[in-house]
Amino acid sequence: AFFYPNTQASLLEHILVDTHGAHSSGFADAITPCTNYVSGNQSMGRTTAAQWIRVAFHDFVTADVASGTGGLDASIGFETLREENSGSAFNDSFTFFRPYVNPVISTADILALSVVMSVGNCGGAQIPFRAGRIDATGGGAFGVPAPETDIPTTLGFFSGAGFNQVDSIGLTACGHTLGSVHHGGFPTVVGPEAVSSDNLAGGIHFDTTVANFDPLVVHEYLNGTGQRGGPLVTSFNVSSRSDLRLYESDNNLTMIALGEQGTGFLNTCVGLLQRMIETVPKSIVLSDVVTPMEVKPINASLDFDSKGNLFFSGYIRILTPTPSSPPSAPAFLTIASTTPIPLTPEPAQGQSIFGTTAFYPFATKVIDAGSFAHFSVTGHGSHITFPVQTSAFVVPSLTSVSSTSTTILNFTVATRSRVAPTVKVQVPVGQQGTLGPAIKTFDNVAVNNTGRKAGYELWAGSVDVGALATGALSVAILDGEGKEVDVGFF
Ligand code: HEM
Repeated sequence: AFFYPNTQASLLEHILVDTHGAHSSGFADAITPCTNYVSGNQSMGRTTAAQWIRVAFHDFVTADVASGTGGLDASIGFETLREENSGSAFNDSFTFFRPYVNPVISTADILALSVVMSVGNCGGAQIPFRAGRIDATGGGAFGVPAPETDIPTTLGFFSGAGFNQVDSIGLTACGHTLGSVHHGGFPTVVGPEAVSSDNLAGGIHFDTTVANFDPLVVHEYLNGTGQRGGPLVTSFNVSSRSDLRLYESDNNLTMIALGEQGTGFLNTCVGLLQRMIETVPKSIVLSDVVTPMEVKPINASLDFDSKGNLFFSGYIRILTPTPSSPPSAPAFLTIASTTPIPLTPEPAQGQSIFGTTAFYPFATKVIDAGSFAHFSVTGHGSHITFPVQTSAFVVPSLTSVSSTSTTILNFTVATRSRVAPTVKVQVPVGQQGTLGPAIKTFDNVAVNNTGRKAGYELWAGSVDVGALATGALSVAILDGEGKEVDVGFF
């Protein structure tokens, strides 16, 4: 299949942009509405959007930027039994993230993306998202501040992760605009009186708008109104007032400055939270920013029909930035230099904070694979050309996955060359100690020639994973240098 601009960016862009309606990835359902709690009863008093941000904070803050270790690496998944990681947020989040993790999307990337989406979909500004984080294979350092941690220790933890005092106060205020402190998990901060039939975990909000990423927490703290900064300011237990101690550690100068920013606070949070999610081990090079694509080919793949003809099919997604004006003009698909094919959108559209998406299905016979090196989409004021390669491809209709006691993959790849291809299969599977999957790799999978179709040799193979796949697996055809020629996700 063909992915634009590349496999990883294409799959992550799908989660970021296809949030509601047609072809949604389902990821944003967890935080829709932003008061939602996806991991249990709505009367728990918990909110998923807030949990995701807290999980990322706990993963990040134990980074040691001087030595280039830790940060956003999903090591938090191995650290859930530590006292400093009290609460259900960590396992709740990783359980929800699990099916989205695959050979090109790490748990750490999903965790970073979850912050971007909680903030961006719940009233905050858009945090630029880069991909490429690699998951840790075990727990990392200790060092998450707790409600009773003293100021030098707290600032020491933040400073190890590269955040000075002003940054730390800002980042904490940004984080504490969403969510609550719960009696269940933090009884020394919030007393049992917070528990009620519609607030079973006994959550007390940080500000009056628990599910809005807004500057209110700063103003309520400064003005002594509403939640007055929340339980970590007002706790009955003086030693649990960590936010009060932190905010007062520079005589409230930073909080006053944040208050004076008005809605500019949201941009301050973008800067701080982007730095937080981009704190990664030094060996990692993050990708370019994953941006919403206005014209995006989706599931664009070569395949054979029942008569053995070569077909090219998929969808063109057109994103119109203004949610109120869905695309109406016609669009055309041109393959190589043949006649343009008119495209008709499906009736169902998608909606997101980036605009409205319309999906134009296509399926067209490829007469001469040898001259098919690109296709183009014309319409909506643009003409965009996308490259393709046809030397080899994973055949979707001849590939299947079954999961009973173990996951079994049966695949077919097609090559124009008569030489048996090199095939690599990667599968996300469960691992000990964390709910974040590990990736199991099968190199050089044996293939057998099963005949010819439309000028291609067919090669079949199979893999018994020996475990259950937790998400999509990948089948890749590699060239002589080990470079990926084509990949399919199943
Ligand atoms: C001195 C620093 C900090 C301390 C001591 C602290 C402590 C806490 C505690 C005790 C809770 C309650 C958790 C629960 O009951 O489920 C909490 C919630 C939360 N924290 Fe912090 N925090 C700090 C900084 C931060 C930072 C920097 C962020 C993010 C940038 C953050 C994000 C959150 C969020 C979003 C929640 C709400 C979670 C929910 O509603 O489930 N915190 N924090």
